[in-house]
Amino acid sequence: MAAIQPLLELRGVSKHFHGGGIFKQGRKVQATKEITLSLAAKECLGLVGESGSGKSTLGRIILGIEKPDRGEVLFQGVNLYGKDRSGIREVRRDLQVVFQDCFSSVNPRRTAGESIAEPLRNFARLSYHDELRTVGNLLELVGLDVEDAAKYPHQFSGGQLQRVCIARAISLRPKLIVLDEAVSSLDVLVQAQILDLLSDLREELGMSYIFISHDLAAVAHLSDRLAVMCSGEIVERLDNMDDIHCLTHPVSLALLAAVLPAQPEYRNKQETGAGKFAAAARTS
Ligand SMILES: Nc1ncnc2c1ncn2[C@@H]1O[C@H](COP(=O)(O)OP(=O)(O)OP(=O)(O)O)[C@@H](O)[C@H]1O
Repeated sequence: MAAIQPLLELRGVSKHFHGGGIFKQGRKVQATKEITLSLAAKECLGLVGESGSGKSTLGRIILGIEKPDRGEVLFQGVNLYGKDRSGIREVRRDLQVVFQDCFSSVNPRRTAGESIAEPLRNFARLSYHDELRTVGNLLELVGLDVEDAAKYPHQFSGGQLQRVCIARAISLRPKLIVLDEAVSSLDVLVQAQILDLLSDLREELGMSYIFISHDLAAVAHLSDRLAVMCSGEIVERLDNMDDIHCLTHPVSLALLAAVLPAQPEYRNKQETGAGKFAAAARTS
C-alpha cells in the first residue's frame, strides 16, 4: 500500500540571522536548527516555546516567505524553495496566515469587505455579485453580519477584527493556516470564542493549522500534537495532547507551570524542572 503523503513536511530546516551592525558583523543567531516535522491533512500542530525560540521564523519558512539556509519544505509535495517554481503560485493559495495584531494586518483605509475580498481578487476571478455574496458568506461563517462588510477596522473590537482576518484567511479555502499568536492579544473570554471558532472552521472546512503560541493552554485547546521549541530546536514532542502532563523538558514545564500554577503537583515539578530553568535564565 502506498504511504499517504503528508500535507507539510520539513526536512532539516535551518535558518540563521546576523545580530546587526552595519557590516553584519554582529552575533550570529541560529533562529531554527535542523527542524524536521510533518503535518497531515486536517491536523493541528501546536508550536510552543518562549520568546525568541524561533517559532515565528519557522512559521514564515512554512509560509514560503523566509528562505531557509538549509533543508527542504514540502507542501503538498512541492518544494517551496526548490528550483522548479512552476507549482508555487498554486500551492501558495492553499497556505494562509493569521497574525497576532489584527489592527496592523489590515489596511485601515479599506473596509472589512475589501480586506476579505483581497485574496479572492488575487486568485479567484469572481463577478462583482459573486464576490459580494462570497464575502457575505464568509462574514457569517466567522460569526459576523453581512452588513459588517461596509465597516472600517476602527469600527470593530479586537475580537471582531480578528474574525475579519480569519474570514480573509479562509476565503480561498486553504489547506493550511499558520496561526501566529492569533489569540494572544485578545482577552481571555474572546480568546476562548476565537479558539472555538477556529476549531469549528477546521471541522467544517477540513483545514490544517500550525498554531504558534507561548500559551500552552490555548495550544492544548486546539492542537492534536505539540512541538516545543528552545533556541531554534524542537526539544520535545507530544503525539497525543492527553499526555500533556507527561512533558519533561524544562521549557515545557515552564510553559505548563505558567498555565497551571495553582496545582501543587505542577508547582513541585516547577521547582525541580521549570524552576531550575527560570533560575538558569535569570543567571545567564
Ligand atoms: N529578521 C531578523 N533579523 C535578525 N534576527 C532575527 C530576525 N528574525 C528573527 N530574528 C532572531 O531570531 C530569533 C528567533 O526569533 P523568532 O521571532 O522566530 O522567535 P519567536 O519564538 O517567534 O519569538 P516571539 O514569541 O517573541 O515572537 C530571535 O533571536 C530573533 O531576534
